[in-house]
Amino acid sequence: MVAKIFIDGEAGTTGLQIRERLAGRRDLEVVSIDHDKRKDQDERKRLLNLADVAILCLPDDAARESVRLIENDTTRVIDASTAHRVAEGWAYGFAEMDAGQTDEIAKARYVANPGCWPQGLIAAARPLVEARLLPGDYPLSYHGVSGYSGGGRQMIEEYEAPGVVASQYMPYALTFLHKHLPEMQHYGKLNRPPLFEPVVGNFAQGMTTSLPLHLDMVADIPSGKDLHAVLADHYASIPDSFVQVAPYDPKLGKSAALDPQAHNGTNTLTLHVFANDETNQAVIAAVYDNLGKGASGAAVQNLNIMLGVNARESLAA
Ligand SMILES: NC(=O)C1=CN([C@@H]2O[C@H](COP(=O)(O)OP(=O)(O)OC[C@H]3O[C@@H](n4cnc5c(N)ncnc54)[C@H](OP(=O)(O)O)[C@@H]3O)[C@@H](O)[C@H]2O)C=CC1
Ligand SMILES: CC(=O)N[C@@H](CCC(=O)OP(=O)(O)O)C(=O)O
Repeated sequence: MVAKIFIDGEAGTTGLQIRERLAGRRDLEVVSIDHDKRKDQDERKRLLNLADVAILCLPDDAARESVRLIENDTTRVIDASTAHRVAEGWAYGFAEMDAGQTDEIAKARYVANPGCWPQGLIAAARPLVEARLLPGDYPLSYHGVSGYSGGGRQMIEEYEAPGVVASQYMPYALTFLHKHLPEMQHYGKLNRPPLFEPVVGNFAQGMTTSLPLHLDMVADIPSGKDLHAVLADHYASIPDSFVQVAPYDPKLGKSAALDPQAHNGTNTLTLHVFANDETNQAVIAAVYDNLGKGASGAAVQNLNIMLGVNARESLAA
């Protein structure tokens, strides 16, 4: 059977990248909306109800509306927006976060694609909390820099408009109420929200995040090797994992691999553990493409899992 896929918001940043990744697939047919009708509710409703899988690449309110427009019992949904990430009845589309998550996604009707920022935090913190190397009530700080495509078409236009001298480094969300905090806390298995300080850099695409840890605040102080072993073992145990863990070298004080653009065009997320067992300090960094594993790549990975095809189809590692 050739599955019909409708990308609602296909002309946007995330939608376009999904289209590109799916081009040439014979196991599915991408049903396209006429450009002039892309916001026409009746036409969207028709295509949403005709699709086997609808991928929503829309602002939150429009994504909620798309779900309401589906009247049948069959169209499955992958929502790339923030609207349903901690909602009842939705599977969280971060396949590598748990041994059973791929199965959850495979059988789900509704899948919420993770936000770009939460993935670096959840990838680093969740296995450590589960292994009890990090208490759930640890006062985490989380920092990162993202390319400006993370803000979608509007931010891309702001940075690329002729004559604009854009800021090189722009911290934001300093009211500490970023929309990604609920999913970070929920899927990171944290009892308190992290203090999150995101930054937009003057480059289009890619991101690096960092999770600093004072290990002497943890009972039974773990070593850098302990942290690395838990993360490496977890991701090695997940079939078809796009999350990988770089080898641990306690003497490494910097690495070119932390370039936020290092994984652009791929669906890979690499974790890097840095630690000093004398000062009991550590940082777990994550490098990935905000439009790859952070958005479109993850959506295609989830689509593959839902369709029961090889999870790596159409995705560069
Ligand atoms: N960019 C990123 O790195 C990531 C984005 N996301 C999420 O994915 C979703 C899409 O983001 P992104 O692609 O960046 O955003 P864009 O602004 O680039 O694209 C959104 C698209 O949706 C269209 N649209 C807006 N309102 C409606 C509507 N009512 N009906 C139909 N179409 C509509 C827009 O059309 P028009 O431009 O004509 O208004 C545009 O084509 C968002 O929820 C975003 O938060 C998730 C992870 C990462
Ligand atoms: C650089 C930048 O502005 N990034 C966006 C997040 C992009 C993303 O993941 O958005 P969704 O949660 O909607 O999926 C932000 O911080 O709001």
